[in-house]
Amino acid sequence: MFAVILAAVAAVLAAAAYLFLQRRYSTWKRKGVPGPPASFLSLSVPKVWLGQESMGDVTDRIYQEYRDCPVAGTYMFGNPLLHLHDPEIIKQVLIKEFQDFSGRGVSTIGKDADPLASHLFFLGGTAWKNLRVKLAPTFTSGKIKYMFETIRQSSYQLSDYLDERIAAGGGAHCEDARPLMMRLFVDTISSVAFGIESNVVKNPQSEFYTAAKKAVEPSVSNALRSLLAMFGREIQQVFQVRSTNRETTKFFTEVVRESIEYRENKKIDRPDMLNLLIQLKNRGFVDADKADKDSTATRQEPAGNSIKLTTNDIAAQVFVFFIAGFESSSGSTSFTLYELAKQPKLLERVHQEVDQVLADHDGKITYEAIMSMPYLEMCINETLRMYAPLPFISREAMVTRKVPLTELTVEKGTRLLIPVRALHYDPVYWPDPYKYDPERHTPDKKATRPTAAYLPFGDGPRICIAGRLGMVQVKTALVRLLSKYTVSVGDNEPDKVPINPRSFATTPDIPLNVTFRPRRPADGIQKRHQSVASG
Ligand code: HEM
Repeated sequence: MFAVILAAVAAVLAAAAYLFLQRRYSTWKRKGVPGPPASFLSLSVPKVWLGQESMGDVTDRIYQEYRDCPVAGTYMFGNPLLHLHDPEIIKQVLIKEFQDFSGRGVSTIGKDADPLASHLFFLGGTAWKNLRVKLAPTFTSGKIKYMFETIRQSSYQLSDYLDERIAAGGGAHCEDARPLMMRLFVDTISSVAFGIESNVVKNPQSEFYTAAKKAVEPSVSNALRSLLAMFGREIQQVFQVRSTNRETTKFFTEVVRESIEYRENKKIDRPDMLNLLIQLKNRGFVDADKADKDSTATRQEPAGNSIKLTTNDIAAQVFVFFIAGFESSSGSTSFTLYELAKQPKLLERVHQEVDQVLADHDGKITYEAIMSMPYLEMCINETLRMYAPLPFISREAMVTRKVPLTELTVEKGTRLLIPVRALHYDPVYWPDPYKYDPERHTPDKKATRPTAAYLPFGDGPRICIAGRLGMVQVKTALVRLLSKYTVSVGDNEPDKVPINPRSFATTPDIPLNVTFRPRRPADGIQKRHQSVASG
């Protein structure tokens, strides 16, 4: 009898679960939103779960299949996702109607269990808004100018390293540009964030590099963590899945705690990010930069936002600056070098511009000099089109409301996906999209495209908080390298770089082998102190 009751209860529960999921998986059909047929028996997109296809690949595929539909619907872990395809709708969601779509759509298992997850990129609602206002003054152009010397020094360490390798290699050195640039930017960001000289370019064994690599390595477990945080809230909560692995959490929380204690005990006041974050811990706001003309810099602390950061909050922000800072900048620099190495005519034009501008600035790499190189900037912009670090960005509906410019109502909590990479390859906006062509980024050409056809930094109030810093880092590294070296690739490089499907960000699935040769004989033997002295 007991067994019969048990079987009956199990059957009722199974039927209820079936009906619940069936209803969930028919959300878009009921609302008349086009999209691939879905059923929970198909487990949504199992290739993504298994690391065989990235979420960026999915957004690309849906865009290609439903290009002419302003929106399309899919599911992930049973949650409905709305893909926005129409640039005007995207613009409204990101900018004009932002207040109703301000969430990132990421869930976490709480500050205590996952201390590194309460960072700006993940937060939503009021917590995000308050933190964004607090952190914005950290990235004004005044603060970046302050950090510039550190950024420049790291680029000299890189050229010192290459000089040594070139001398040892008899006049040329070939290396995978991606890990090389990852090492450079771990150096830069550990210096800019903590004032710690890790010199990872020379010493790849550094614990900073190991921790940073571990956090972003394209692995099934990292891909699953991100997927669950973005689209699988229920499973994440049940299994208490953290956004980062245990070692990474331990490393960043300890380094930050020790650095803060050291600085406070010794009363050290350094011009770096940690110093600004310590101000947020002790006072709740950062001093505005009086010399800075940015609107964010002169913004006063709003009433009711004097909440102070905790040490763990600081660790979470340092972690996201670290990861976002080195991942996106290293990708942008290595892909630019690789593409220029493949196209000697474009490389020649960059060489000419760099030589001319440096000559106009007494041979010195200054902030003003790197800001006066429009062609180099066009090249980086083209790299960011073809290899946008984030292939899609997300938003969450904060209220139940209509999607702008449509009659479609989405419930509070619905995730919206903006297919950045797919838009960057749409031939309607970008003819011959697989061709690396910096000329697409002249002001005239730009004026002919919808703004949402190009979103490497996102857009609206949630745009990348440190895009300017990222560009300065990338330009400084490229100017240092291309003022000294010429770059080339072998004959068998593929036309199209395959992208790693286990990585959330855009990571090449092949080595980006670039050969560096001195442009002038003296460049191969120049010593660091000489180069620093000459700027
Ligand atoms: C070439 C360099 C970079 C690119 C292409 C890039 C791209 C992006 C994109 C696409 C977003 C999402 C924006 C959106 O949702 O609308 C973002 C957000 C963010 N980025 Fe960057 N990024 C770069 C450099 C950096 C650097 C150097 C840092 C820190 C040191 C950084 C920190 C952040 C943070 C904290 C956010 C979250 C902002 C928020 O949600 O309010 N990024 N970035």
